[in-house]
Amino acid sequence: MPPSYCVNERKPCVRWVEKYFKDCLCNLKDEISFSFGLTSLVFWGVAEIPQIITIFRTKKSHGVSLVFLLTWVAGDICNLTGCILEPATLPTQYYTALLYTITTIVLLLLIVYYDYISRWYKHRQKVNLVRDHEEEKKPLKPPKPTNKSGIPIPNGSPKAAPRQEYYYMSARSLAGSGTPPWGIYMRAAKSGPSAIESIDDSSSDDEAPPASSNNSASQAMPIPRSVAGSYGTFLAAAVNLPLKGNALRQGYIGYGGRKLLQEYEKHSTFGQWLGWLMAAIYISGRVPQIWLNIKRSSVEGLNPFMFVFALVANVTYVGSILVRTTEWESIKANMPWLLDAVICVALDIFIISQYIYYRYFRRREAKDDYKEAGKVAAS
Ligand SMILES: NC(=[NH2+])NCCC[C@H](N)C(=O)O
Repeated sequence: MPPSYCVNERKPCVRWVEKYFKDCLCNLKDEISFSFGLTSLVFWGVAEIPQIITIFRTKKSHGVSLVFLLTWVAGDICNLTGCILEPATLPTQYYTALLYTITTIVLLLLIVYYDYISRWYKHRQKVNLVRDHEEEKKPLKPPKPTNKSGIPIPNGSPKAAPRQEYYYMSARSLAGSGTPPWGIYMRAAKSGPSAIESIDDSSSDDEAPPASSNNSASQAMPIPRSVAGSYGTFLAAAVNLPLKGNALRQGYIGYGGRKLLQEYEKHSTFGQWLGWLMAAIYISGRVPQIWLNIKRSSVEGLNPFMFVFALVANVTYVGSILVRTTEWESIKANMPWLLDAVICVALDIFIISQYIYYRYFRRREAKDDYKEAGKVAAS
């Protein structure tokens, strides 16, 4: 049975923290560090919720870069494994990593749903609708080769427009009316992608790629493999890591309290490598988001609170590490985590500034230009 006290102090300190976080708070510094860690955990827990709500409301995910989120997941996997292997990391760092891996997976699932599954489903519905219309247009009886049984079209030349005539006959015979329905006539005159669009006006979906031809009716829109592949990876990781984490942690520490390790702490080279890899992935992951904002000259669909919360979470994360210990050995071992968080804070300040610029200043500039143009036109 493991002892239920902090090893350095040889007494139980804050019991619930020991019990649930496997951490040892025996002085004010520990407590402040833990509070920072907990704040970071809470902010990371809610950071992605604003973006989830935005996507849910607009049913579009065009504002957030998919590559950025995929780098988050890749970084999260390195981070989780690194935290498990590197004894100098705090328990709150591990729990935070676990939490944001889960929230990012939820966010990505939502994007995959709206960008791929829902689009593919809408596309299939459109294709089916076109096929139904094609079927409706087909005559019940095939026309006779001679023109005798058909209803003559005024000034119509059957040779010049054989398809039209074919259509006139079948529609009249089916509807028993002298005039073909206008809308259907218009649709029949079109073909290919534009025809598909004109049928389904209700979904003003400009994202759905048009059908290339009528016989694509049974073809599903492909879901990119890269997305599907990374999905499997992170789901597997999410399921397996906590269990493996505990096992590894037990193996490393011998009992729940990680502080024990701080006495005869050995650093894990592999854990360090994973930490550096994680930092590189997280930092470079912001670039696609910054680039997307520049490319679109807009931040529409992007929720700035995701970055505001991430900023607070990263600042408190750094605080939790630095308040706990000022020993160089420990800081050095935590360097990838510290550096990553600091650089991400800087990049998030940049993204938030982009948001303010595109949202407020660019808009005002556009309005002024519009007014100016109006004045010129009036004079
Ligand atoms: N899936 C996540 N939210 N991961 C957290 C990434 C933490 C990293 N410091 C960053 O700000 O990018």
